Amino acid sequence: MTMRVDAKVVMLGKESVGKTSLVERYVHHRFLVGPYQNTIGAAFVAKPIQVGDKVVTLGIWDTAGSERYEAMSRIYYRGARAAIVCYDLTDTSSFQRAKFWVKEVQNCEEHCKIYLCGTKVDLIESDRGLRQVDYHDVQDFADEIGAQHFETSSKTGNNVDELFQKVAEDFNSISFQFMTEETGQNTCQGGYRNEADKKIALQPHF
Ligand SMILES: Nc1nc2c(ncn2[C@@H]2O[C@H](COP(=O)(O)OP(=O)(O)OP(=O)(O)O)[C@@H](O)[C@H]2O)c(=O)[nH]1
Repeated sequence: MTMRVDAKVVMLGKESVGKTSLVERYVHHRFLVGPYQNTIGAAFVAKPIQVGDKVVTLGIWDTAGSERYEAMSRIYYRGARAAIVCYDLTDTSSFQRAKFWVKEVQNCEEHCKIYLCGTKVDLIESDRGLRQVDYHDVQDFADEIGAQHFETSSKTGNNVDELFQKVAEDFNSISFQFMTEETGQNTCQGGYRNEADKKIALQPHF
């Protein structure tokens, strides 16, 4: 079965920050336990989401965080309308890496909205001493770059639906804005700049 994708969303961030777990929680409502398996290349999943009286289908690309796949991850944010840039609240270096991805996206995709996502908040809730990334520091950075900021747990589901809902709502209101302000047509339709981008983005991978 094929599904029409409205908005391309890309998950970015250092390896093991929990990108795949976020997608698993959001799409399949589950948290996989067991040995950590790193993503190779990227994985794609589409999910329809209700926004008011409309349905927006998000096409989510879950990229590999390993620096080995950095060049490949760049391919996946091409034409993206939203980038969920993840960092692990218990790992300072992952926030540095998140800043790297923010710069990349800002430089290459001017129409891509950025969402900063601090993961594994359940760990902090059970032991505050584990927090290595300060909420207010990230909020200041988010304000500076005009991004939304969430702290989530894929283990408990805390704030995960809210994050993706916000992505879909923002996409919907931006495309509505284009529709009313520009030509009277929805210029964001498909979430891609042109057919070539669409073909690249929808090719099955791995
Ligand atoms: N406690 C807790 N552990 C988490 C959470 N999210 C992910 N993890 C764990 O963190 C590890 C890495 O999670 P992944 O979702 O595979 O991370 P990833 O960012 O997709 O990793 P790459 O594929 O290497 O880029 C796994 O052992 C997960 O179980 C969370 O919200 N809470």
